[in-house]
Amino acid sequence: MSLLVKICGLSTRETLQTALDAGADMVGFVFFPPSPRHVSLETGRELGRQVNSRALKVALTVDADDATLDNIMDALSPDIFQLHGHESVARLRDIKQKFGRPVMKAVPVATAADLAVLPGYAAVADRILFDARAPKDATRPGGLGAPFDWHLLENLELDLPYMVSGGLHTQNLAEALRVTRAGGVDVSSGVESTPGVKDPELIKAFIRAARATQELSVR
Ligand SMILES: O=C(O)c1ccccc1N[C@@H]1O[C@H](COP(=O)(O)O)[C@@H](O)[C@H]1O
Repeated sequence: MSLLVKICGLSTRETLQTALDAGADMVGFVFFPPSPRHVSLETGRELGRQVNSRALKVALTVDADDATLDNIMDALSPDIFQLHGHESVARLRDIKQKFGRPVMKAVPVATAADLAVLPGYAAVADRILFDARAPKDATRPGGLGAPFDWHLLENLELDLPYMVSGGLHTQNLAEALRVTRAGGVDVSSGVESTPGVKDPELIKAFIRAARATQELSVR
């Protein structure tokens, strides 16, 4: 199975093009106004057209209501929703039914106790994204460039594809994959020069490094 590489928080035509040309499997667009990577619906529409089926379009939302998801559907027509808030299992089911798109649920991880939610989500989600739990006073629940203890996933048994994120970069992604056996990696801060500003060279280097470690992936 080949490793999925997702570049998240793309907000310009140039950096999106770099990610597509470098072979990203998934490109993520953040629809969350407090984020430095937030894109308007109009920008989402324009970038979505540019993707032109070369990668899966991921719409990242945080506890978004139906009206917001409706607008994102109209503008971006995402291939998958990344739900990065406190969405319940029932809300996941509701979103899948109403919008007819697969969902990837972000699960914040700081301790082993955080994995207790997995059976519930695994029954409904199409994919799980393990991300570092944000500090209580953080302005956003992700995209902070902080890793979690990957060893918490060492003995994970999950009958669902999963990805890992949180503070990944070219230097640590091989170790993250070795420990977690994740089927995909997701990065935002690690390919930026400053929060919200993607660096084309870092995007290319990250995707190259991910492809080089591809054989470690099992899920
Ligand atoms: O990127 C954001 O600003 C963001 C906002 C709200 C929720 C999630 C967000 N980003 C996601 O967080 C992880 C980890 O990112 P990083 O590599 O540590 O910066 C990743 O899935 C981003 O898509």
